[in-house]
Amino acid sequence: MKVTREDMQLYAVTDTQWLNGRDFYEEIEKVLAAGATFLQLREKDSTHEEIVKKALAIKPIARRYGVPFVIDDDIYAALEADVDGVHIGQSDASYETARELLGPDKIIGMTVKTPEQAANAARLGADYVGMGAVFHTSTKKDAKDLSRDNLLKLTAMLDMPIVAIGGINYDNCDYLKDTGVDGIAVVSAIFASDDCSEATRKLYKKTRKLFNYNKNIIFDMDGTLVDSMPFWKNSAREYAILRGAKLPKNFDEITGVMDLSEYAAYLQNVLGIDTSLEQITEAAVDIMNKHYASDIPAKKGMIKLIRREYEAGSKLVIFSASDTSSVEILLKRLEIYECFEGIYTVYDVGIGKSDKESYKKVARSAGMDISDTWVYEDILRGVRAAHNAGLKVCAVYDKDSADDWDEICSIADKCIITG
Ligand SMILES: Cc1ncc(COP(=O)(O)OP(=O)(O)O)c(N)n1
Ligand SMILES: Cc1nc(C(=O)O)sc1CCOP(=O)(O)O
Ligand SMILES: [Mg+2]
Repeated sequence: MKVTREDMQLYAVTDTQWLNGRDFYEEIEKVLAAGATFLQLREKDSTHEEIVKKALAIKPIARRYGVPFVIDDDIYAALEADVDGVHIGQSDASYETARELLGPDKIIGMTVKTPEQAANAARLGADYVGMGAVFHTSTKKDAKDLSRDNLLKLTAMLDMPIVAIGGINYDNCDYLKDTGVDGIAVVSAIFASDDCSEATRKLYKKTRKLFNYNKNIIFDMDGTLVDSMPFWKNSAREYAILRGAKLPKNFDEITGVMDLSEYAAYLQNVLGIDTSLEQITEAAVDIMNKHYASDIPAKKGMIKLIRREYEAGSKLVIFSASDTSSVEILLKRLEIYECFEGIYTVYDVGIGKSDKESYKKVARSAGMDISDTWVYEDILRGVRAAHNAGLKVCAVYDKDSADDWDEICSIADKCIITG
């Protein structure tokens, strides 16, 4: 797992001392759900054993949100807990020791405060650097302030993800605009707040604009935004049985990833049913629209994610294998209709999701630049095609594609697991 500049946007660093009795793991979950893009476990009063224990508990939470998770200082804890990496400063283990211990794939972030340290981090190939303290901070008593001039000198020397740290909060972070840093790392601005969710959400929105992370998102609906696959399976079965088909044992498996035109061809050519795409579409849309209007549940966290992206200024569209009327009914019921600028379906695009041209066509029609566009998708062939089209892909776990999950994650840029 390697680091991008975008990962640096809002880097959350833990510190239990700020929590005032609030539950550590619950607060971390809230912070990730509200948009933190990177997480560091930094617990100066914990023993090695306690750090490993905490890291093991945080790891699945960070995985669910697809957020890189590193440990401060303790390279052996990073190894034992098998987290994504470590952050080391000048008085910690050396980069060489950390790399040797953790291997080539783990993230190693370094603190940089002088031109010599910057040159060293570049030469060694650090995955990102942290620079500070840009403002005075009471979180780290021994942190020396870094002047703006020195910050500019350091960022000019480096071509790698850079995060600023030290005393940064919602009101003063504008100071970092056009300084060459890619984001902010904060402890107290998030964890000292009585409402970590709200503090993170506000910082996420502000830093998105500050660091110019314009985002376009092409969202799949079934299996990604909503847990509708079981409903589709039932209606596919219902229709085939109604038309007198004898179903093979693996009917669900075969039809589970089909769009309606593929399903029609399958019924006609393989099961010998005298039907047409029009008849199937009409019947399926009828059955499914009743469910979209009433009981198909949103996947956990998805409404929050969509609202967060919309409020942060992302441009969102749906690209679905369902009918436009179904998409409209669902988005209205979930009260997120206004978050989407457009609805595209494989039928009006005229190309299925296995073909990368379908995603390119949607991006073009929506006025989205391929390099700024993310695709949220749950099925392997969609993930593969979107990736091959040059789009960034966030894979969303769906139990129907569980067998493909490892392959999906090997292709996608980010993987999230919703409940
Ligand atoms: C993102 C980030 N940047 C800098 C630091 C500081 O690391 P270090 O200099 O090792 O000081 P301690 O945090 O260990 O006190 C950091 N932790 N994270
Ligand atoms: C962990 C850390 N490193 C710093 C550095 O200058 O390297 S300042 C710092 C503490 C940041 O905490 P807060 O966001 O509460 O100011
Ligand atoms: Mg350190």
